[in-house]
Formats: sequence, C-alpha cells, structure tokens
Amino acid sequence: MRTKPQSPLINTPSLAGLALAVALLFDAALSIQGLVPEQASLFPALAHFLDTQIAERLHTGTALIAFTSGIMLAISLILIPMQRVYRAREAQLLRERERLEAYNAELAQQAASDGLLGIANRREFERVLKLEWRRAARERQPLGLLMIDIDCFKRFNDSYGHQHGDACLRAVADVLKTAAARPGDLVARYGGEEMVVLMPHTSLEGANRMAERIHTMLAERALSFPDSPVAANVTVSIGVSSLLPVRDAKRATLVKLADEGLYLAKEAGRNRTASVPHLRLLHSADDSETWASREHRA
Ligand SMILES: Nc1nc2c(ncn2[C@@H]2O[C@H](COP(=O)(O)OP(=O)(O)OP(=O)(O)O)[C@@H](O)[C@H]2O)c(=O)[nH]1
Repeated sequence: MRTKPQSPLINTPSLAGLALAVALLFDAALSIQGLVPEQASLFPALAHFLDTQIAERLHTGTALIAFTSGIMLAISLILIPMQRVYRAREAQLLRERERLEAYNAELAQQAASDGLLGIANRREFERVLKLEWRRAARERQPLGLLMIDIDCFKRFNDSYGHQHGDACLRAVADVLKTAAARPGDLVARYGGEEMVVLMPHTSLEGANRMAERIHTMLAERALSFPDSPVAANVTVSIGVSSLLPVRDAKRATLVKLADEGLYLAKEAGRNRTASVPHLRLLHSADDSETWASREHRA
C-alpha cells in the first residue's frame, strides 16, 4: 500500500542545529540557482544572523533532516562564529589591498620618471605642463620654463666614456633639483642631455634668476671637464621663457620659446642664459586680456 509522502521535516534540537538547518537549506537554494556565495547577497545576511545569534562562543549541535524519500540525515556540527572568520579575512584583504596600492604607486612613479636620472621623464613633463598651463590660465599667473643643455657633451662622452657621461648627467639633474626647490617646480629630462624646469607662478625675470642660480650652483659643483672649449668644468646653456596663458597663447609656444632661447645661448658662446624677444600676454586692470608690448631680453 502506498503511503502518503511525508513532507520534509527538520528536527532542530538546539540553536546550532537550527542554524545548520537554515544554512543547509540556504546552501541548497543557492546550488539550485547556480549561485556562489560571493554572488549571493543573502549570504552575508545569514552570516550576520549567525554571528549575532551565536555571538563569540563555539556551539555544537545536531540537525536531523528527514526527506520525503524516507532518507534521514543526521549531522553533528561545531559552529564557529563567522565574525572571527570574517575579521581575519577582512584583515588579510586589507593587507593585500595596501600591498597592491603601494605596488601601483611604485609602478606609476616608475612610468613617470627617467630611470637614469631619477627625475620626471618627457611624458610626465607633457602631462604636468598641460595641467599647469590650465591652472596658470585659471589663476592668471605666468608659467616659466627653462630648457637646459650640457655644453659640448658629445666631447665629454668621447673623452671620458659614457659611464662618466651618465654620472655627469645625474650630477646636473641633482643641481637642477636642488635649485628648483618650490613644491610646484618640476625638473624633467626632455631628451638626450636636455633637461627642463617648469615653474608655476614665475615671470621671465624670475625664470632668469633661477637660470643664474643654476649656473652658479653648477660652477660650485666644479664637475671637471678639462677638454671643454668653454671652461675647465661642466657648464650648461639655458633657454628661458615665460607666458601668461590667456587668449590664443598655446603651451607649445612656451616650449618653443625656451628652445629658441637655448639655441641663442649656444650661438652666443654657451655657458649662458638667453631668451628670445616674444609677445607677452598681459591683462589690464579691468581683467580683459590684451596683447601687449614686445619684450627684448637676451
Ligand atoms: N652618457 C650619455 N650621453 C648621452 C645621453 N643622452 C644623450 N647623450 C649624448 O649627448 C650628446 C649630445 O651631443 P650634441 O647634441 O651633439 O651636443 P653637444 O656635444 O652637447 O654640443 P652643444 O650642445 O652644442 O654644446 C651626444 O653625444 C649623445 O650621445 C645619456 O643618457 N648618457
């Protein structure tokens, strides 16, 4: 004789047993839906329930589950408060996150700097120039730029070898970093033995003063270069420019002017600073921008 199938029965003799029964049912529901615990939004809720109900103590218990097929399943269980497990996992994830963040910062630093000289690379310079140009436009402040080139560096390399050449480049980069000490200043390698110093809030006069400081500091370093046709020590030529970024002014012009200034300094005999006469943008007291006078400085 066929008996009427029993409905599923869950015998819960203890709190732990009840928790287990709930967990098993929940787990079964997840399996049916093909979910994994990480994807199941209810799972943390269940964990929280177990945590708060079971608190910080260990619990043991038995769950007896009777299925309609007649199979009885008895399971003994030790419940470990999930909070402890979660806290340990949380701390581990936090450490992992900090490690990854530090690694990312290191990678970003490497991507932005020149491996040989330890200063910003050309790409970083272009990035910062764009930002500073916009900031200078907003704040209506001039942006200054120095383009620096070591004099007769080919001869230096030929005379003393590339390793000494590299050391010389590093020494010059050091001088630039020491000279350009303001937090907003950026020293970068522009290419080969050419370096740049970008100086927010710096007029042509201020940029010229900075260039003179660099010449003085380099002379004090006295990096020996007896074969130089210019002086007994390593010297540099510097092109200077400064622009107020308003109206049609372009940041490429700032670089072009400094580059042209550098050419003039080389032409004039090296170991000096020069800037080309260029149109300078000024704005009047009523705040409207106007093209203003030509400046002639060399
Ligand atoms: N050691 C070393 N040399 C470099 C590096 N990058 C560029 N150079 C060298 O720098 C030299 C640049 O020489 P030139 O551009 O001819 O100019 P210069 O001899 O400095 O002469 P002027 O600029 O006219 O005073 C070349 O010999 C390049 O090989 C580098 O990373 N390390």
